[in-house]
Amino acid sequence: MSQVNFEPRERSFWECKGLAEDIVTIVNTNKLPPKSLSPAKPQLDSNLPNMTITQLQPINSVSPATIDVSSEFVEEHHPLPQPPEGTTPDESNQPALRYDPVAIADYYRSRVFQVWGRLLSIMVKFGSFALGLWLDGKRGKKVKTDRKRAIQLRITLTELGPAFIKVGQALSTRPDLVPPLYLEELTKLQDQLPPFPNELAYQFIEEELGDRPENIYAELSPDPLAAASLGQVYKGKLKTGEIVAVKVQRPGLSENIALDIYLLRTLAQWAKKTFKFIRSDLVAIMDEFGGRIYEEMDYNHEGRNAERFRQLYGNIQDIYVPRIYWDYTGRRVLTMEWINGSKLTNLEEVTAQGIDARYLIEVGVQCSLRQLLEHGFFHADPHPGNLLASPEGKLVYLDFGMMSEVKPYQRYGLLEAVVHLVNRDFEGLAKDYVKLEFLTPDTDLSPIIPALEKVFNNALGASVAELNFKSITDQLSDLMYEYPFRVPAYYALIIRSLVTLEGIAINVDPNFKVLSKAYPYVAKRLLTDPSVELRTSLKDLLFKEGSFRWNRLENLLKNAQHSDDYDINEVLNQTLDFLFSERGEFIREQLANEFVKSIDTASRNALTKAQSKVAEWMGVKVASTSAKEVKLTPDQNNLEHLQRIVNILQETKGFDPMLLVQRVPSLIVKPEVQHLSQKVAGELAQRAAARLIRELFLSSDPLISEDNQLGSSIQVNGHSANGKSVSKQPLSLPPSR
Ligand SMILES: Nc1ncnc2c1ncn2[C@@H]1O[C@H](COP(=O)(O)OP(=O)(O)OP(=O)(O)O)[C@@H](O)[C@H]1O
Repeated sequence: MSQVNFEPRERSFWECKGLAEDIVTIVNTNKLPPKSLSPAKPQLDSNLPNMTITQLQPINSVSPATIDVSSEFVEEHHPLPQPPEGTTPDESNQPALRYDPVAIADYYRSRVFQVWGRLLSIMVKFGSFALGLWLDGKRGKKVKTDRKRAIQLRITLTELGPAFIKVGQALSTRPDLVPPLYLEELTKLQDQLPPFPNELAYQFIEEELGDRPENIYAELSPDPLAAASLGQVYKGKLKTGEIVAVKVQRPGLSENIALDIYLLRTLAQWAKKTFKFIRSDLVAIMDEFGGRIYEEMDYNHEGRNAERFRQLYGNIQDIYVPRIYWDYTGRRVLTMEWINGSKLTNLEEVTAQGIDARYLIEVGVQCSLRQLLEHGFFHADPHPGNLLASPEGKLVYLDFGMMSEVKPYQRYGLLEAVVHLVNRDFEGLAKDYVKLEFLTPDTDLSPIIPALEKVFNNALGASVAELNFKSITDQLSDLMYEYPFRVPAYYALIIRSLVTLEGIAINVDPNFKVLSKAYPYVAKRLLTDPSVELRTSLKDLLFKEGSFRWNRLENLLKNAQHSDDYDINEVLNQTLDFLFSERGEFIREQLANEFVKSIDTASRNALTKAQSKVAEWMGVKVASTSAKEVKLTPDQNNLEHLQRIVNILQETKGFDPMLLVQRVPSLIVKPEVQHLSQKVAGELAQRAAARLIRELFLSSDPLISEDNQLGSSIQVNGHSANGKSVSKQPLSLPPSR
């Protein structure tokens, strides 16, 4: 990087006037000097290795080269709209942006010409799209040209500007509103867009930061290195030496967006009133969208989001979040630490640096799970431009403009839904949809449960390893048309985030399945989270109609082993605390019953063996019935399960049995423990006495007859002792690593 310093200098009134005139000319006429003067195209890749940072151009001599660069780019791509005529690009004095649909409506009600002018240009563009669609239908070519039309829609939205690009991005997450082919095209709207002239960017820097860029930064790249929907990014250097990214907002953004949101919201109101088949609340969706986009237009807000994200997730192993330089940040200018990185999707570049892209995807999935299910503060736009692999092998998150929140009850609802899905409990899943506001509480779930079973059985195949968000979303969209599902706005952003992440993952490894990586985390949360919601889920998962499902516990413990920050000793401590608390009474009773059965069976077997040994030793022939070992179905054999669980614990990283031993003295004095041991001892004694009486007076084959009595009430792992299946087995999960 060249080291050229800016020389601060005074500016005359005429220089300022010259700049203002230049800006007005550019904004109003969009007349740009001829293409032949253009020496180069702007580099839109933020990761160019040989980029130079050079001195800024004098502000009043708008360089033809600089402008023509944009012109060439604009001609090749689809031009973004310029600020509306008559509006000045000076927005510096505006207060912090807050979305207020009523104030926006009041403002535009008296600006009839402006509103109609914009409406007309939107109608012409959408009109030609609709006409094409209609002609396709007439000519019977609809299916053939569907993709072409989807592409046309994407281009139309790009041409119409940021608000429409964002609407397209938001629609790309709405399987209840948009057919799959269009969904696919709309997700491409995160592509790089034409930049705006440097001079405007310099002016905004001055207005926001109170001085000319050359007085603020030691260096700045001559052109933006990236241009996205709301802003463009320069590489620079602070006078203190730090290399920074300077993101400057597009001109006329708030004006453009406010007018477009006003129009779209009015349209949504009309459509909702006119078309009865529209179930989703379009106006609420528009308001949700308006709120987010307004937040995104305030870079102070983005800076705060970045800091919160860094604080919550920056300490996860191999995650990195750039720092914000607040002294150089304002509403329309954001200065943050520059990240030298490669897009995760640029596999060649990533691999050439010796970085394992697959590992970084796993890191990203773990980070997403914590965002969505732990803290609820999540990055709603993790597209490939915003996820970089750093040369140190870390996953770097960028662009914190569009963040969203998942409320605690939604987080628990989502965790429970994953548990129900993995265990094929579709009744539970249908209830989760009510809890998560996809269905209203008065919905009749009876036809929905088998429909869900059909969809997920198709999508899941034999195991969760087959699961893929996109296929589930596609399959669910049919269901959503058929039954009264509405996708709540918060969930649309979650799905967008996950589908985007999965897309990146599949690009890196076509066999990557996000959900099989997610279950270890869910298992860990189920075992470690002390919240009432997850304790109830755990109970529902482990007990069915009074019987303990050992294989589910084994499955959970095995999966949780693969979660990074899983602390088995903490799990055991928590389990003991919970078990011997008031809330654990139900489970305590159940476990006591299981223990009685197990100990009783084991002691009978031991007794029988001892009997025959003694008899053998004494040379006495023992009757075959009394020598018979108790025959147990595999599901009944709780001791075997216990043994397997002990094995899993021993294999688990960090397991220390001595910690358990240390807890014994404090546990033994607890009234709950004493009550439990009395209960176990009492029940064992009762059984032994009953057996003795039967053996002496009643049955010729007491063990077997008693066993049948016991077996009739035992249902373990989804099977009753008589072999009848009472519930399905959970899905098998392959070890994640
Ligand atoms: N700190 C940084 N270091 C290096 N490059 C960066 C940095 N911040 C942003 N970029 C580059 O600039 C691009 C655009 O930035 P960003 O995504 O923040 O803009 P945006 O207008 O908010 O985009 P979007 O359309 O996704 O909302 C990024 O994709 C990345 O390539």
